[in-house]
Amino acid sequence: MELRELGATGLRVSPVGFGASPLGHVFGDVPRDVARAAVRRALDLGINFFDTSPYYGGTVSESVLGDCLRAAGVPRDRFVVATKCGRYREGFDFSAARVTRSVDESLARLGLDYVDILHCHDIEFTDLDQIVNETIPVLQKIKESGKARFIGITGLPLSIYTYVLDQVPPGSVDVILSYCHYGINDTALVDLLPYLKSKGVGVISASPLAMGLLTDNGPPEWHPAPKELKLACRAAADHCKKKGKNITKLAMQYSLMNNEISTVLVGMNSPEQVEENVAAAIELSTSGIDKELLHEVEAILEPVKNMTWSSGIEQA
Ligand SMILES: NC(=O)c1ccc[n+]([C@@H]2O[C@H](COP(=O)([O-])OP(=O)(O)OC[C@H]3O[C@@H](n4cnc5c(N)ncnc54)[C@H](O)[C@@H]3O)[C@@H](O)[C@H]2O)c1
Ligand SMILES: [Mg+2]
Repeated sequence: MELRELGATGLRVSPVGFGASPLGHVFGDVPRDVARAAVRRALDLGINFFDTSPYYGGTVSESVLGDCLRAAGVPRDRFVVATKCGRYREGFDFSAARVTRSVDESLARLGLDYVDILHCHDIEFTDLDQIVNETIPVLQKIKESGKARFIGITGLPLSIYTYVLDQVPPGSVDVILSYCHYGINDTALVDLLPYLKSKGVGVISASPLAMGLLTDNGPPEWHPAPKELKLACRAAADHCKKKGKNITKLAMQYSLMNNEISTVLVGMNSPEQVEENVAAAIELSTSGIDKELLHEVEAILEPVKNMTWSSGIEQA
């Protein structure tokens, strides 16, 4: 896979990124040898970007990812690790004190001296002015200390990005991580790309499978989508299956087609999933997407296009 530049960071990341939330058992149990094999296979196939959070599996994802990277035994400069702060199983806390402690805890669990990216995790759940006035400033200090090389913000509503980026000093937020807004059923992120580019902010897009909606197995029980969206995605998956095709491959390829998105984070928990998703990327670059199938699936999803769900607190 050809690497892509991530904003102005100088980091070069694989278009397929390894979402490690499944390693926290959020989509079901993952035996340790399977987790290690998945990470090993990812590195072997050219995936160099790994995303986790203390929130995923209540710190389990970070510990397991750390173990898997150690077991793989690759040099530290060969992979890029992003983790997050401010969101925990116990709740949200974006205070300077908590975030400062958080990065040390994350580094200990990951077994690393530094993370490449430290994101504020799902900032729509706090007063965004706290992010601007308290969290981002303390993250600059963490950056200066060398514990995190770059700073990011994540969350579902796209309005959070302009709100924060319009107020913080240039260069204090290096990347954003948006999810569920760049896939076959929802492309809302596209409207924000020129703005992000003008700010020199790198773009990470997560959940190309809409957190399981665009898979044969369907979404987990906790999936927040409205019923109408779930049913439409089910119909789209069934349509692909009837034609002997795979909705997951199509969805991966769709998300990968936009070069302004540096990396597409897909949640993976087995070497087989890693192989399938990398194969989808390679097939896309050699033979392109199945346009006929894409048009059919887009037609099925048209009534629910860009349908989303609410997330976070109402901002004043
Ligand atoms: N707020 C945030 O910061 C945020 C939000 C969402 C996701 N993320 C990151 O992005 C990653 C990806 O998102 P996600 O995991 O929520 O959703 P996703 O859309 O990547 O879907 C993941 C699901 O798809 C399954 N899957 C993956 N490859 C498959 C394949 N080839 N065939 C069949 N099923 C397959 C996985 O087992 C899992 O059940 C997360 O792990 C996380 O690292 C971050
Ligand atoms: Mg999340």
